[in-house]
Amino acid sequence: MLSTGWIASVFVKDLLINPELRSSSDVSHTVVAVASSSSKANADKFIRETGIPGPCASYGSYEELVADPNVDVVYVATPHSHHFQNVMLVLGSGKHVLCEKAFTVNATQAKILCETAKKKNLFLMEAVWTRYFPLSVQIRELIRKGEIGEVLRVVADNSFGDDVEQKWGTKHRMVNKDLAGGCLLDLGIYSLTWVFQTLYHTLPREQRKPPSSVSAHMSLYHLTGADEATNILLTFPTSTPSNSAPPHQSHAVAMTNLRIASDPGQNRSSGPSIRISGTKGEIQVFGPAFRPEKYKIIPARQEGQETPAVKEVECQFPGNGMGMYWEADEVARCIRDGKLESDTMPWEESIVIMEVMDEVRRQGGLTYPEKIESTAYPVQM
Ligand SMILES: NC(=O)C1=CN([C@@H]2O[C@H](COP(=O)(O)OP(=O)(O)OC[C@H]3O[C@@H](n4cnc5c(N)ncnc54)[C@H](OP(=O)(O)O)[C@@H]3O)[C@@H](O)[C@H]2O)C=CC1
Ligand SMILES: O=C1OC[C@@H](O)[C@H](O)[C@H]1O
Repeated sequence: MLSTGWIASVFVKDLLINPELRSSSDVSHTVVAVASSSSKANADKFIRETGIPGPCASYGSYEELVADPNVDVVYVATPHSHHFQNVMLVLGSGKHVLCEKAFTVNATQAKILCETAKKKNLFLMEAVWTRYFPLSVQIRELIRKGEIGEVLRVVADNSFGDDVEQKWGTKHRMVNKDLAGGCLLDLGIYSLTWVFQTLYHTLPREQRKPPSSVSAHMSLYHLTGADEATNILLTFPTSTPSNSAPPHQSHAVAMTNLRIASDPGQNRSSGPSIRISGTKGEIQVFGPAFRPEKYKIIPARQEGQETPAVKEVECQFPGNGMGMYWEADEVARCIRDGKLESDTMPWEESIVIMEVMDEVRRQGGLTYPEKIESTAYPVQM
């Protein structure tokens, strides 16, 4: 564990849940070391409070962690601003990496990380946990099988509804530009995840094409200049149909907002956060875009036929976990099988999504300090 922040504690608690409860009998996880950049005492406190069973080493620096010979793979859970430097440190020590989203601050940094992992023959993955939910796997499969026909529109929202000044102030990583804050990199990435995992990832690899157009609007937070609202419109070229009919285009809308919420009542009364619309029906996903809870398949009614039955599927979270264990299982399996990247979150796709976010920031006028956009390594942060 590289960092002892909020998500590190959520992730580690999921790691400690018996994998057999989720029918994962082929892999298991052992937390062998925790490092905090602030102090060894902080790492000790994290081990105590999260209930990691011994033996588990504690370190007061990331450098000590990566030198520990018992460590196979490091989970990087620092702010976005630090991912590039931290992942370079881990890869440099010869260890595999699972790095929190957003992968890096920009696409050039992401490319360098992937090239470095390849050169060193190490596994590397952006921790987009939502992709590993059984619900996501099922939805991608339904789309591939043509259950809702040709998908021509995806609308995805991941918005919070916060009193931004009160809740995030100016220093919190959510709004602090020194930590690559803003809703695009933190929350919009999930809206883009839904767009990409439905319109891009469902195609055979050789047919996946980056969006042919990206247009974005951003509103910047008056106290820090980080984005507090971002809306993106994307166009994807679809593959040429086999019957030589002209190819259609698919459109996507990816939204994120700190001041208004996807579910303002926080009572799941707001309808779907994601709508995947195809020529033969629609899949609606309910719950936060990062932790979806349920989906519905709504077949299109055919002329002269009865209203078709809607199918509803709930996501189960075995062992009362958060749902981060599914991505952890993927990491374990990939490393066991000698893979350098996960097929579900391939390097190329992380890079294409970072390129989209670079373009969105360019159009929205959001820049970050030179030091954290830098591709130099090592840089003292
Ligand atoms: N997958 C998911 O659902 C979620 C993912 N995330 C992602 O995880 C990452 C961390 O988020 P979160 O846990 O909420 O953040 P926190 O602020 O809670 O934790 C970040 C940790 O990073 C370490 N750190 C190192 N350098 C700095 C620095 N200069 N400023 C602040 N922290 C520093 C600290 O740990 P230490 O002192 O121990 O070194 C700190 O506790 C982000 O990339 C975020 O996008 C966040 C929430 C949910
Ligand atoms: O990745 C995330 O998902 C869950 C949110 O609560 C968090 O802010 C974000 O970083």
